[in-house]
Amino acid sequence: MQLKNDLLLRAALGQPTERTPVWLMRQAGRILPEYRAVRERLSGFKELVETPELAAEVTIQPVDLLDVDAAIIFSDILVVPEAMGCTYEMIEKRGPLFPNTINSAADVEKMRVADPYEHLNYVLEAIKVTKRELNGRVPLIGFAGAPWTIFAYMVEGSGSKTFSKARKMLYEDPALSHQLLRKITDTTIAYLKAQVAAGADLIQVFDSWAGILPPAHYKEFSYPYIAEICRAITDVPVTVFAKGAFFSFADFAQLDCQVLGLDWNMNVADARAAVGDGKTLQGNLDPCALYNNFEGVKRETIKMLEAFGPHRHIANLGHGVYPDTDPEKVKCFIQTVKEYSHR
Ligand SMILES: Cc1c2[nH]c(c1CCC(=O)O)Cc1[nH]c(c(CCC(=O)O)c1C)Cc1[nH]c(c(CCC(=O)O)c1C)Cc1[nH]c(c(C)c1CCC(=O)O)C2
Repeated sequence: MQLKNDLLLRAALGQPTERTPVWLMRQAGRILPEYRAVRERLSGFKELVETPELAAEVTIQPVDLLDVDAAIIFSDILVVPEAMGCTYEMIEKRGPLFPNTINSAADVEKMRVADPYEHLNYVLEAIKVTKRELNGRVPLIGFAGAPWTIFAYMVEGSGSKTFSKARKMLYEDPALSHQLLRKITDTTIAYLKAQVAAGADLIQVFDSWAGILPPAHYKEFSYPYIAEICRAITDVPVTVFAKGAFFSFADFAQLDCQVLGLDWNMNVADARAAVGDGKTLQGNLDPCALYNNFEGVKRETIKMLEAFGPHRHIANLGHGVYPDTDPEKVKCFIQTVKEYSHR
C-alpha cells in the first residue's frame, strides 16, 4: 500500500521533505475526550490494549482529530514482560503494578522467550486492523521498551523515582541481570520483527529509564541490547529514544538506527555535534510548554524548529504529552510546525 503522507519516513531516511513532520509521544490517550469515552465503556486499560478493533480506533483518533503525520499503535511496553510470564495490572491513577517481581535465579529461569504469534498476537492483529483502516493516510509506528527499561519494571514491580531495587540487582548479580536482559532482548527482537511483518512502517524503542543509570552501567546493561535490536530490524527505519541518556550520545552515533529521540533536557546543537549529520533527530519541546497560552505555544514551537533546522528533524515533544494538556494547545503545536517549517 502506497502511503499518501510519507513525510515521517522520508525525514527518518534523510530524504528531502516539503516540511518537518510532526507527531506526539502518547498522542493516543487521555488528552482526547474521544479516547476517554471509549475507555469508560471498558473494564480497564488492558481490555483496550487487548481488543484489536478498539486499539485500532484509538490509534487513529489523533490522526483524525489532531492531523498528525504518524499514528503509533495503541499498546504498552509492558505487554512484553506479560508475554514472558510476568503479568501486570494497570492501577487507575497510579500506574503499572506487577504482583510477582523478579528477585532470584529461579524467577529468571521461569521467564520464557515469548513467541509473538502465540503471546502477543492481539498487538499484531491491532496493527493489521489499523493499517487497513488508515488506508495509507500516514505511516504507523510500532514500538517496544528497551530491555533495560523492561528489566526495571520486572524487578522493581512498579514505577519508582529511583528504581533502586532494579539498580541493586545490577551490582549484586550482574550475570543474572544479563540472563534476564538476554531473554527480554530475544523476546523484543522477535516481537518487533512480527510488528514489521504485520505492517508497522517504523519502529521506536523507548528507553524511558536510561537516565537513572551511571554511564558505565548504561554501557554494559542497556546500550549493547539496544544495538542488537537495531541490527536485527532491517526493513524499516528505527528510532531510539533514551530519556536522560545525554551521556551516551556519542555512542548513539554508532547505532544502526536512523533516528534518535531527544528529551527536553538535551541541547539540540550538542546532540547534533555528537551524532553528526548521519541521523535524524526527533523531539524535543518540553511537554510543559503546552500549558502556555497560544502565543507562548507558538513561540516555543518556533524556537524548537529554529534549533533543529529544516533537515533531518521530526518534530515531537521531549517525552509523552501530559494527560491534562488542552487538545487545542496540542493542535496549535502541530499547526505551528506545519506552517512554520513549510518551504
Ligand atoms: C514507560 C512506558 C509505559 N508505557 C509506555 C512507556 C514508554 C514511554 C514513556 O516513557 O512514557 C509506552 C506507551 N504507553 C501507551 C502508548 C500508546 C501509544 C501512544 O504513545 O499514544 C505508548 C507508546 C499507552 C498508555 N499507557 C498507559 C496509559 C494510561 C492508562 C489509561 O488510559 O488509563 C496509556 C494511554 C499507562 C502506563 N504505561 C506505563 C506507565 C508508567 C503508565 C502509567 C502512567 C501513565 O498513565 O502515563 C509504562
